[in-house]
Amino acid sequence: MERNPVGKLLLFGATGDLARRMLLPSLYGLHADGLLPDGLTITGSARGDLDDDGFRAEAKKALDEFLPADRKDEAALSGFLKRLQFQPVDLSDENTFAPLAEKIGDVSGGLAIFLSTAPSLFEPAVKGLEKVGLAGPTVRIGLEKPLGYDLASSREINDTVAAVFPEERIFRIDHYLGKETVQNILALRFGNSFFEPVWNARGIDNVQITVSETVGLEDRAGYYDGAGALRDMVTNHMLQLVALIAMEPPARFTPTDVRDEKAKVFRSLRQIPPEEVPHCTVTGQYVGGAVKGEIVKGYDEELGRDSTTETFVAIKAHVDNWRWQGVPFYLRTGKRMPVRRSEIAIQFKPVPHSMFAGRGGLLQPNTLVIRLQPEEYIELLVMAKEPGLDRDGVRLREVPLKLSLDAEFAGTRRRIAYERLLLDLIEGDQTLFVRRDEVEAQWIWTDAIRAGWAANGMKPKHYPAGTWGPSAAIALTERDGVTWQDD
Ligand SMILES: NC(=O)C1=CN([C@@H]2O[C@H](COP(=O)(O)OP(=O)(O)OC[C@H]3O[C@@H](n4cnc5c(N)ncnc54)[C@H](OP(=O)(O)O)[C@@H]3O)[C@@H](O)[C@H]2O)C=CC1
Ligand SMILES: O=C1O[C@H](COP(=O)(O)O)[C@@H](O)[C@H](O)[C@H]1O
Repeated sequence: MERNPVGKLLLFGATGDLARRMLLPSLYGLHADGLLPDGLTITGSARGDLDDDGFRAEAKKALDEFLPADRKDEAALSGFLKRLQFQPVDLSDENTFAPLAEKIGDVSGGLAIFLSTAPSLFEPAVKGLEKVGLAGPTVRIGLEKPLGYDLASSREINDTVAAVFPEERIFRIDHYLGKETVQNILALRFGNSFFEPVWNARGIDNVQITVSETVGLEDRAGYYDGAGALRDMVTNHMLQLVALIAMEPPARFTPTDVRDEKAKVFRSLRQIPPEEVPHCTVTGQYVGGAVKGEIVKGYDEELGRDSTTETFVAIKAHVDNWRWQGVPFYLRTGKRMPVRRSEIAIQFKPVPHSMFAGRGGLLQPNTLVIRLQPEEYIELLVMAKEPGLDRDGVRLREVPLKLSLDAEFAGTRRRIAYERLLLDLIEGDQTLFVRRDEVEAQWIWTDAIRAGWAANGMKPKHYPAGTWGPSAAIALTERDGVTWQDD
């Protein structure tokens, strides 16, 4: 598709945690690799009373702290800092926008805006931008999550932004879509011919998606306690992974074709009726324990009060369409788990008949493991004959056919997900951004689960930090004769 780079970038929330840890290092990475348009200026803004030099100093501090040592290059750094300027802005004050517009100047060469602020500020932001002429046809806007906390609030945010920006100029971020390995799912499925014939209910028994984290609340109690694991991770990142695994092949790699196919998956998600919710979902909250050998506090202790927010959720989901009829998608995500891992395991159906029965032990069904992080690999578990001269049959064992993306692409720098997304925002490619109908279909599905929790008075079960969640999460799959893929 045709790319259409802008000449200016405006970053709201430029002094915040996300900007310091991810956005500024990503922009620096793009600059250092010569990927930013020549002359692109980056205007940071926040309420803090900084001038251009003050912001450059803050940005330098952030880069010193968060850039890996091998990425620091003094010449590139100094060139990058020259792109930066700063305008103090209080988004809740409508008088803030006129001086901002003056600082930004002419936007006929295109302006990309990134709103890295709380969603409660989206409304005053877009209204203020419109008033001072910073929302016209040459301007596009990127929105950070959370895009609401349920369908109604998400619609409100979407309506607010849509009143000023048309959908083709709105870039909703789901940073998982910026991850190399997540995009690799598309390459694996649609760049190879051998998976597609078995990529359906005839070939696949079940799909498991795990996103486990070792961290706890970090410094985000205010946000996280109001969100919980379902809203924080499932509504967005995990459902995007479901969509990439379950979608039909798009005709072309374009924003419309890819997002149309993902949206169809979201619309096909089987809504779990309230009476089924206790059987199809498990929620948990960590209590004190040990993670990777370190003793950590429980959630309530970290928070400083009692809470019923879930820090773990496991769900048995179904995609009700022809391709996936009867195939469970098991999802689980949690904080304070034993390891940090994002992984998709596709378990294929067993062979229809084993000629080795009684003469070589049990056959394991093939499993395809797509490890997204921290390692990046694709592994197919296949049965192989153990070497030997057994007279009473053959000895079979499951062995991995492993493609390590880390090793195969060792010479290629691993990029921060935001590098991809910021570049696409600057150049106007929406393929890896989430369309409104996707977001709303995601909320419809997760709202039904929350309604089921409320209707059944479900409270999270405690699990010790450093474990794989409440035992009910094991039972969720074992009832179906399926074991979570934990090595
Ligand atoms: N941090 C993370 O890892 C992630 C964050 N997000 C989301 O990204 C957004 C930003 O997060 P994060 O950086 O962590 O938040 P922070 O609280 O660290 O930063 C918020 C930023 O917004 C500015 N700000 C706050 N109020 C106003 C205002 N009234 N007018 C103008 N600027 C304002 C702050 O500066 P000042 O106070 O000086 O005005 C600061 O620069 C949030 O919506 C968050 O949920 C999403 C995914 C991950
Ligand atoms: O969006 C979020 O994602 C992070 C996990 O992201 P990852 O790239 O480290 O896998 C999660 O910790 C956070 O709670 C959530 O808001």
